[in-house]
Amino acid sequence: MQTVKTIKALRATIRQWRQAGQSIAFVPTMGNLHDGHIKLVETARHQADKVVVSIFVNPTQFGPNEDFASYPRTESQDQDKLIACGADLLFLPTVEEMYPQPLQTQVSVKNLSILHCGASRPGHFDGVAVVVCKLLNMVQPDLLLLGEKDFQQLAVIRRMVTDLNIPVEIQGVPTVRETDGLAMSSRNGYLSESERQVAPLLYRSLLTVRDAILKGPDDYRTIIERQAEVLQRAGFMLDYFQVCRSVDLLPATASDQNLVVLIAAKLGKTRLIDNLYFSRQLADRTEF
Ligand SMILES: Nc1ncnc2c1ncn2[C@@H]1O[C@H](COP(=O)(O)OP(=O)(O)OP(=O)(O)O)[C@@H](O)[C@H]1O
Ligand SMILES: CC(C)(CO)[C@@H](O)C(=O)[O-]
Ligand code: BAL
Repeated sequence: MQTVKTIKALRATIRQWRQAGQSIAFVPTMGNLHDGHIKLVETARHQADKVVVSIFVNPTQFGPNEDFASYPRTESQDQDKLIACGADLLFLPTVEEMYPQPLQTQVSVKNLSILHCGASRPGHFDGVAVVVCKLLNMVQPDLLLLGEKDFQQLAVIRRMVTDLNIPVEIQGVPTVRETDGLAMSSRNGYLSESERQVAPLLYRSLLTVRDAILKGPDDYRTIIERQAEVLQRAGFMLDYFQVCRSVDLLPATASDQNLVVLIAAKLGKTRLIDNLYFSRQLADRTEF
């Protein structure tokens, strides 16, 4: 695997591959790689001749009181993992390389970006959109792979790509979980031992909500309130917990069929997110 730090070197390698007629898949990350990221790379390898991975802790998506400075940076271990899973090129730019001057340009997917995580992290999705837009312009991949763990991020980027006619296909990759159900995340490393024991309750609550919706007859609000209480008693500080329509992430009504339960909660100082999507239409025929 080749590692490059400049846009010029990245483009030079990609140009050679393109001249040889090779297809390219791209996996953007913030590093501190775990099996969720590796699953994205492995999925990418099956779909394209070459796999490009970026590691960039993007300052524009962090709020002033968030963990930009302390976000785990583990480049050398990350490089080993990427070599082992067969990535072809690692793009590892500095902040100066990505943002040589203050941006005058905004990329903002309006409605989606102010909901849920966007409400508690103002400006977060504008930062995500602009950096992903820049990375797509640099790599110009055929395929972009993103994790479904960040369900709202996936929706925001899908919409940006559609609205701006960016010529890339997007593939969402199902969330990789620890054996106890906790969604893998770099921020899990912030959890104390006792918080780590409690953390899987987040996913169990999503499953309980889904099962209760499918079973009926309680309304969404009653179901969510019941589970919210369970989580609060276990020590979670809920940020949002809502049954939404998977199409636009707005609150679901009783007639909506394709649903996603979205949750974000703090456990101590660690903010965790998770989600579960399902179809009420398929419920009669599908074993969950
Ligand atoms: N458990 C997971 N399963 C599948 N994809 C994942 C998982 N965790 C992260 N990803 C995906 O990996 C890509 C890079 O994510 P990122 O580097 O932010 O990792 P992260 O573990 O989600 O970190 P954070 O704790 O900051 O949310 C994103 O597309 C994200 O959705
Ligand atoms: C997509 C992304 C790499 C943009 O910085 C980041 O938000 C992430 O890791 O999910
Ligand atoms: N995986 C989302 C990146 C962030 O929380 O900033």
